[in-house]
Amino acid sequence: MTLLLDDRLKEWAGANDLRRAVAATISSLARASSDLAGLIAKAPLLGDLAVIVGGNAGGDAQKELDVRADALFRAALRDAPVAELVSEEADDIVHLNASAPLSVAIDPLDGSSNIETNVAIGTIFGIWPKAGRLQPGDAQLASGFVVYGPQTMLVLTLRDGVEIYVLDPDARHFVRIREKVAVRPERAEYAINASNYRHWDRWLQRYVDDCQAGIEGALQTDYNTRWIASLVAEAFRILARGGIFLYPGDARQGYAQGRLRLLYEAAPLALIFEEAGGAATDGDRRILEKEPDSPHQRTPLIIGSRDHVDRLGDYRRAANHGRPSPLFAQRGLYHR
Ligand SMILES: O=P(O)(O)OC[C@H]1O[C@](O)(COP(=O)(O)O)[C@@H](O)[C@@H]1O
Ligand SMILES: [Mg+2]
Ligand SMILES: [Mg+2]
Repeated sequence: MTLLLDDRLKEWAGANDLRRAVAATISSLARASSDLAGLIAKAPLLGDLAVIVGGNAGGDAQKELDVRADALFRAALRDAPVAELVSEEADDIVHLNASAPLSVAIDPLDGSSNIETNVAIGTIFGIWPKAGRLQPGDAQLASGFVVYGPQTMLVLTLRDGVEIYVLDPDARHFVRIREKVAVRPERAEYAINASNYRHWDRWLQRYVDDCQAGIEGALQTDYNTRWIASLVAEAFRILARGGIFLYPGDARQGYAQGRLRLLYEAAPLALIFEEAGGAATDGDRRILEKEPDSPHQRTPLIIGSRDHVDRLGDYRRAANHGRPSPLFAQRGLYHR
């Protein structure tokens, strides 16, 4: 049976006021993302939307399409029950409807360094109850991300599992195609920007060395590498077939906490991965437990199949304690 996003939201919200507010907010975000999908599809006909027009609070280059995407979502949320908005493209918290019960954090356009390469880009959002302060990911009421790829897909959690919707561009509505999404445990595939290898901690180099050593190495498995440089696309791939994505902290100036942002990249994805039976950590702690102290705070991010993420934690703990973890004690010979 075809289930439309708006019908699912209505059914989920029932007569509960807070849920109704969340449902209205997700509907607004979904409508704006369908507009953005149209804009992205036509972008090359509208002038150069990949042109750099400035910089954002996080110090990243801001492209024309980043700015347009931000404006679209901001306009959509002005009519939604949202009091405060943290956007990657706004230096400070944006105040919308003072008496509204919700706060939203959004990355309006993720992977925007890829616009001119025509690979999948996206939008990531998390929804919290308004609290007058920044809250950890665990307090989210719902989160989601949209991928503008060969199809426009919305991945959503209302904290009762993970569902995937596809945009019907003619009817301009989202149709559910999957529910109870579960991250497969076994896929031997990892994604990391290996050009930063020389800047990584030794334990991380060891992990990647072991992945690359394949069947002959400590992990005794032949791994595949993937790197799209678009977080939403990597996250979608892992939800579809398993694996692990890493954006660690490294020794480059300004990268001690990696590149990705806690509130509008890591926390929404962490909720989705945990709801799908996967895991999301900063290498040490669950992302969802981390208390934000500023809107654009960075965090290392490791998401994926639970076994993969746990194993990576073993490498880090072993390095911190100066001894091999029990997990690969018998494989110590393989390590330099
Ligand atoms: O430039 P790098 O190190 O490959 O970083 C790529 C990462 O940066 C991002 O593009 C950051 O997101 P934005 O495009 O929203 O700034 C992620 O999508 C991606 O995972
Ligand atoms: Mg991003
Ligand atoms: Mg962005």
